[in-house]
Amino acid sequence: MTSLCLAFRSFALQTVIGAMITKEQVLHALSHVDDPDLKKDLVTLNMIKNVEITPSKIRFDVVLTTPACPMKGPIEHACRNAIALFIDKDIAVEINMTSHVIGSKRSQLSNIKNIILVASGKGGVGKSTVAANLALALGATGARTGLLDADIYGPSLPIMFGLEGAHPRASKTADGKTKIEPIEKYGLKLLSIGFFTDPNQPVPWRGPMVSTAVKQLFNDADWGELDYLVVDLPPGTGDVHITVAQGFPIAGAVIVTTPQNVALADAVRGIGMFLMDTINIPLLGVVENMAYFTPAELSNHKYYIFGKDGGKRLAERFNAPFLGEIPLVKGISDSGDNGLPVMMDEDNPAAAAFLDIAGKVAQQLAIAQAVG
Ligand SMILES: Nc1ncnc2c1ncn2[C@@H]1O[C@H](COP(=O)(O)OP(=O)(O)OP(=O)(O)O)[C@@H](O)[C@H]1O
Repeated sequence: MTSLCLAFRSFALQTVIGAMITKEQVLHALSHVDDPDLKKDLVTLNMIKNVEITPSKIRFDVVLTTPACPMKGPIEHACRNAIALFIDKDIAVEINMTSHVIGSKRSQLSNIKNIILVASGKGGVGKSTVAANLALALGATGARTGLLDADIYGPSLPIMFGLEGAHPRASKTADGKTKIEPIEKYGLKLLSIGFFTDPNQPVPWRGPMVSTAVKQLFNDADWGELDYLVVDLPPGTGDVHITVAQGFPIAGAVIVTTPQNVALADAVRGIGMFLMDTINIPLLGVVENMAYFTPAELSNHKYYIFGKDGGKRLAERFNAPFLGEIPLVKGISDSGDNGLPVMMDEDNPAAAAFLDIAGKVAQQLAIAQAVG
């Protein structure tokens, strides 16, 4: 993670005792606080809004680029320090930390600001588990989030969210078009290819069918306004990947792997596809799932039963961020099977790991958009 670099550049200390504080003084003080990721100060970034000053109090909004910003606390703290240092250490300061998610510059779908792909080279590494819990973690921060399960070979969203047998309704939009209504659960908008197929009948998907079905999940659904749409892709590289990557404005991809060499080798191929010139999707980072095992009775011990740091090395090889490790925990598979993803159990340590990963993903998107 980018280290915190809150720069107090010029120390022209102004103590304004007795005089009415002006908006310019507040902005001057806050211009000494940098956003550690975007490497510019909050005033230049136009993140300070609604400054109000009374004789006893200064209040203002700090508009972050995402509600999932992991730097929220440190930025607020730095703003308070800047007011104390440059204006008055005794004045009350009220800061409203809010956010406005910036849409990916690639996004032409004005209603979906950021489409995030979750992919893996190998099957069974926990890609759907990560996609579901990443979406829930983004949603938990207050971001409007959807999850699209485009894993045509093994859609798992219906089981993971306790929605087996559910059928999304069709409804007419204001402009008279018929749209599929995503199902809402745990604060997310959800659609799965599994809602439209019979789980007992294997579907022999062929290229054009795949492409049509996947496009419909994007185009013919009434997603409403979303900050993030997380897309769970099938494992490997195939028709769904090509359809999604070339047909839609993707903000970035998250790669899920386990530490074993076989999974890592497949992940390399998966990443290679996203980086191809004809696809060219930014890599937001690598998540290492089932990274270690911690027995309940030895909660301080981590057993790296499948090898150590494979995901980290993979990230380094592609100069991509390492987003985090998820432990191998029975609770994760139990919760996935029971329709209550582990993010819904805030006491489970894996939930904290997913929140941390969501913050890093949102951070990477904000950086990518700022850099352009
Ligand atoms: N960290 C974990 N700890 C314990 N069980 C896990 C963990 N991650 C995933 N699982 C379990 O492993 C199984 C496979 O996970 P999941 O379906 O998410 O993998 P996948 O990569 O999406 O698979 P597929 O190749 O079918 O798309 C599931 O039963 C899931 O609950």
